[in-house]
Order: sequence, then structure tokens, then C-alpha cells
Amino acid sequence: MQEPTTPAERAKFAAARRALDYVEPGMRLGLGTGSTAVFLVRLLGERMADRDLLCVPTSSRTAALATECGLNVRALEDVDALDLTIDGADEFDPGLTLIKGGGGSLLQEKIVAAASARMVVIADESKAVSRLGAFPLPVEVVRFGWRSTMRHIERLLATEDVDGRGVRRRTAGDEPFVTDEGHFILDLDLGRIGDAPGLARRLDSLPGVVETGLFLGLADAAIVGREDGGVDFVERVSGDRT
Ligand SMILES: O=C[C@H](O)[C@H](O)[C@H](O)COP(=O)(O)O
Repeated sequence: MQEPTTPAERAKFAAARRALDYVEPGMRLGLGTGSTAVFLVRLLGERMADRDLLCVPTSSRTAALATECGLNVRALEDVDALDLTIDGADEFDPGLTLIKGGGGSLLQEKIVAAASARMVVIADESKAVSRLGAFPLPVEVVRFGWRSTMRHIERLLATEDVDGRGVRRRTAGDEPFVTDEGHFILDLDLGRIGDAPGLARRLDSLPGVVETGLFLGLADAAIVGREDGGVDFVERVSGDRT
């Protein structure tokens, strides 16, 4: 694999490389989506393709790459429980609550993470924040009646502890972005999220909302890559997996 050249890529690569230490032969492994996960999948293909791993991808993109890299790819339906999922994040706070979905794969990512005994996040240091919300929060919604769902979300945000209240449908070029499961993504420009569990719960209860990009109680640890090629670790200290 080509060595990364930019400082940001070096940091992502460092996190992905260290994550290989968590992978044991014979594991049933969830594979994340995004630019950091691409490094992970390539490294797994190069160094561990012969270790009897069963790999469950979190998107069609990751499935295609993992197959190309010679990994043994299975659907979650065929594997049931997973030992470990390794995935990127758009933001994470000190308690390892995450914002995910910048690449549009939050629904499969959350299902795969929830099916895993452990989830390890790989990210560069720019993703570590003291409070979530600078990254727009992705919310996956069904296409039917999406404008109505958007209005419900806007009304909800009027009473939430957030700094911004903008909601926009994600696009891909001139077209609406459509997820692997055929849904739209609404991106919420919140600036700061004061009550992530409450906001997630209230968004989840709205008709038309499929899933939010807030990952609560799912990540067990984060490997944070630095631009100098080193890594730092963050462990979730308390609380059961939800
Ligand atoms: O839907 C995409 C995922 O949640 C990604 O894991 C997230 O966007 C981080 O991606 P990247 O590693 O490219 O920063």
C-alpha cells in the first residue's frame, strides 16, 4: 500500500495500523466506512487476509474494497454476533459519544457496532472534541414525506440546548444523496449539543427518522492518530453498552 503523504493522512494511517493489534486470528470483525477505515481495510488485506477473519462491512463501498483486498466478506445476517468492530468517527467527546455518518453510512455502522462485543474507533486527532456539535449531525430519514420529517426536526430543535438550528438535505452533486438503504440524510448544523442522549432520544421518536449519527455507549476505546505518526488512546471508563 502506498504510504500516506499528508499530515492528516499520516495520522489516520497511524490509528488504523495500531488497530491491527486488536485483531486476532479467527475473529468476526466489523469493518467501518470512511477514509480512515480505508487504511484499515487495506492493511488487513495486506497483513491479515490469511488469518481466517470473517469481515462484515458497514457499507457497499467498504464491501467492495474488502473483497478487492482479498478479505472474507460476509453479510451480518450470516454471522450473527461480532467480536470487534473498528470504525472511524467524525467527532468524539471524552466519554466516547460519537458523531458518525459524514460518509452517509451511519445506519449500517450503528447496526454493526451494536452487534459487536467491542467497538474501537480509529481517528485522527482533529476528531477529538470537548463537546459535540461542530460537525453537522447526520440524521437518516425515509424519503416518503421527508419535508414533513424535516419540519418536525426544525420544531424539535427550537427547544433543544444547541447553538445552531439549521437543517438541510444532503446532496451529491445536483442530486439528493441516497444511502445504501435508500434513505435521505438531513444534516443538522447545531454548533454545540448540550444534551446528546436527550436529543438522540427525541429525534428517534419522530416519524420518518430512521437513525441518528449520535453513537451513545457503543464505542469502548478510541485510537487517536497523530500527525507525527504516534497514537494516543481513549478508553470509555464506565457505563454499560447500550
Ligand atoms: O458514514 C461515514 C462514517 O461514519 C465515517 O466513519 C466517518 O464519516 C469518518 O470518516 P473519515 O474516517 O473519512 O473521517
